[in-house]
Amino acid sequence: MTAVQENQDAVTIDNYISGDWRAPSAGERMPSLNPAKRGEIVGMAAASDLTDLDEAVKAAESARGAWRKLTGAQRGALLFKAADLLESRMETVGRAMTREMGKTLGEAKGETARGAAILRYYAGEGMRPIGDVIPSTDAEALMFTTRAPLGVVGVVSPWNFPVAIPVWKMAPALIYGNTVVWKPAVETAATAALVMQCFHDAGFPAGVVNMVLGDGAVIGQGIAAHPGIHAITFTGSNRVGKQVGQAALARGAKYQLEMGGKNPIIVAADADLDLAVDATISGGLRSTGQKCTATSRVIVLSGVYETFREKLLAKVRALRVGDGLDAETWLGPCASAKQYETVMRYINKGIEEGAELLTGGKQPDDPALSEGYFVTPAVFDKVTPSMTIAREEIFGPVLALIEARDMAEAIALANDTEYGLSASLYTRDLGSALSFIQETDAGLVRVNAETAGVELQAPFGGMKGSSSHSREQGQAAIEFYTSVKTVFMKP
Ligand SMILES: NC(=O)C1=CN([C@@H]2O[C@H](COP(=O)(O)OP(=O)(O)OC[C@H]3O[C@@H](n4cnc5c(N)ncnc54)[C@H](O)[C@@H]3O)[C@@H](O)[C@H]2O)C=CC1
Ligand SMILES: O=C(O)CCC(=O)C(=O)O
Repeated sequence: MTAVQENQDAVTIDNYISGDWRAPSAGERMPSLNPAKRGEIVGMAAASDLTDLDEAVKAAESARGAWRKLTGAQRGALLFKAADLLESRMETVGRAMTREMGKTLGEAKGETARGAAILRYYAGEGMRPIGDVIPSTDAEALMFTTRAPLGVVGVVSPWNFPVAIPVWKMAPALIYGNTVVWKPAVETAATAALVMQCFHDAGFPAGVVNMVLGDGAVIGQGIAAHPGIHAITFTGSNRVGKQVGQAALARGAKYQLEMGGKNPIIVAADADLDLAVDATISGGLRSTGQKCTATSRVIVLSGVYETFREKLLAKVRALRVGDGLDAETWLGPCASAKQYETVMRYINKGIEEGAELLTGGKQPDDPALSEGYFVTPAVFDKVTPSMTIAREEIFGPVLALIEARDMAEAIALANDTEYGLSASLYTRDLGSALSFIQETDAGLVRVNAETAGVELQAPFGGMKGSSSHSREQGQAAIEFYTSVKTVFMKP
């Protein structure tokens, strides 16, 4: 049975436990809504309780013995199949994503293709080395490291990358021999079910991968606290991430948190300003600014400040806001009423604290858009480092321009934040680039490239308050999803 029928009516989205789609035990449902059309229900998702979670954990526990005994190549073959299925369903998955969280169809399909590429990357990991031989001081001994899976991994994922984020968590968990209980964000439950269907159709054995939908405070917190879950990987807000980390730590479970950002782009006086403008717009406003890697502070050197600002404004004003399913749209709506309210609160706060709103920050005039959570892209001038819009993650289409006298001040401003996820510099000067690389407190440091857009084969994660100091993706994932065993063997 498929979980989601592709039509314009609301679909019913069940849990996926032990290889079956199952209605929640209490029969409760919660809606996933279209942010471009207030009131349009995309799906009615299971509002599960802890009984459902227990069933999923039991299924994952009973599947894990056989799953870990398969070879990496056997597990990889299933991931390759899931990748092919996801790729072949790109249009359906992309449309569900756009209808549920608003990003443009082009971005949604691109993310689905990225999901397939991530699955293939980790499928290949099944055939790559997992340890080292280390010379022993005993001439008769063989000493080496190998790796063991952790057991049942809980995945708690957000709505902003509803395919890429859960896939970059589940694929490495699975290839290294763990089983999975996944709680997607309810905002993107229909998209999640389509991803899950790919795993089902690929032929994963029952119980290896399970999905439980529901309220974050019930199922997300339930995963963090569940004694049958050996490790938790989370992406979302700092507030919830801290709770998840504390619950996991309290019972000795391994955890990994990927949280917010307040990412700067520095535009040096010698930068190619046109490229820097494009990177600011793409990094700051794509996906309506709803990326943890989104550019939100634009730090511009005094010599080029006015020129850069005018070039930026001309292009931002020309961006077309609309329904992500409309091919002409560049910028979709905020993902939900809650996100819209948060963004408008920050815009008002910016004005109250004395920043100058140069453009945007309003509902679009087009009456056809009055039914969605649309905000025109906002650019603030005269932002000082102590203002709220320069300090807190907004997660919306808002850029804050900050002027710096020289490169040393620009780097100091870039580092003046509790976050440390991504930072970018536009310059032609090698010396400035090297100082920036060395002195910036961020997990992703990008020169002449935008702050967003991570590559799946490279480590991803933040410094300071942006993460639990661990890294996801690429080869780095093996550190979280496995435990090292040092083996000493003598005849
Ligand atoms: N780093 C990132 O990529 C993301 C950052 N955010 C930030 O968080 C803000 C709020 O967005 P939300 O969707 O409310 O994020 P959130 O942190 O509440 O949600 C992320 C995930 O955690 C779950 N969750 C919620 N409460 C939980 C709890 N008590 N225990 C365990 N899991 C729980 C949610 O159901 C979802 O699956 C955004 O405005 C943005 O600033 C949100 C989503 C992604
Ligand atoms: O920039 C990207 O591609 C990834 C962003 C991300 O991981 C996030 O927003 O959670």
